[in-house]
Amino acid sequence: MSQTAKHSSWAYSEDHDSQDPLFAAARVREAHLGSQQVSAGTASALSVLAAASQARALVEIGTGVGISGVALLRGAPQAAVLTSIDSEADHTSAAAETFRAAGVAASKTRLITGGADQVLPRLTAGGYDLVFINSEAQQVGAYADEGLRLLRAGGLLVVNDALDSDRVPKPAVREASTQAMRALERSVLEDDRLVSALLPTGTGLLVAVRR
Ligand SMILES: C[S@@+](CC[C@H](N)C(=O)[O-])C[C@H]1O[C@@H](n2cnc3c(N)ncnc32)[C@H](O)[C@@H]1O
Repeated sequence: MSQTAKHSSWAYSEDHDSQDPLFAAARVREAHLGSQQVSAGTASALSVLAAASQARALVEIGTGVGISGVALLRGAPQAAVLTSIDSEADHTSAAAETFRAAGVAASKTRLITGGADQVLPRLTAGGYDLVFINSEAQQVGAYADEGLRLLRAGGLLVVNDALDSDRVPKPAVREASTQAMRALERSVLEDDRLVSALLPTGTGLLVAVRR
């Protein structure tokens, strides 16, 4: 397949479920806060991953305006609870608004304002079915280690922006964020506990199941 055809297919897939009015409203909040939410394609993929894994206890690092959180809860079973962490209080408030607008009951989310490095060590080891990481790339390795500690056997680790805005495949790019994503991909591949895939959805989704 030519590069142009591949690009069209990718763009078409990204629009698979992009008509949701929730996105438009959240994009306004996003523009005010300077936070970048997941793409429509990534949101669909998150819903499917949460549904397929039947995740009841979920952790998210990087709540942002709440789009990824809504997507995860849409796919997850009725009884699911999402623990979502963000260091910025105004992002947590914007996300609470997005959850309300999406009809998510307050009891289904535990929104924590704080640095992930402080909060993650306080969460129960082996107590979670799915961990989604969507915050600063330089810390992704440390957060993935913590995420694996939190996952039960069969649990799912999902990392957004795993292609670092399309920089990962370009060998000449040596940005710290790019290097961090490459190192994470390598360590996931070398970890015998994990079965993984790197999906080109959105800005790249690294998905790994803990055996
Ligand atoms: C790309 S945005 C998340 C977008 C969100 N997942 C969505 O789809 O709406 C990244 C978020 O990570 C948060 N963040 C950055 N560093 C953090 C840290 N050390 N601990 C927790 N959150 C952090 C930022 O405040 C920002 O809201």
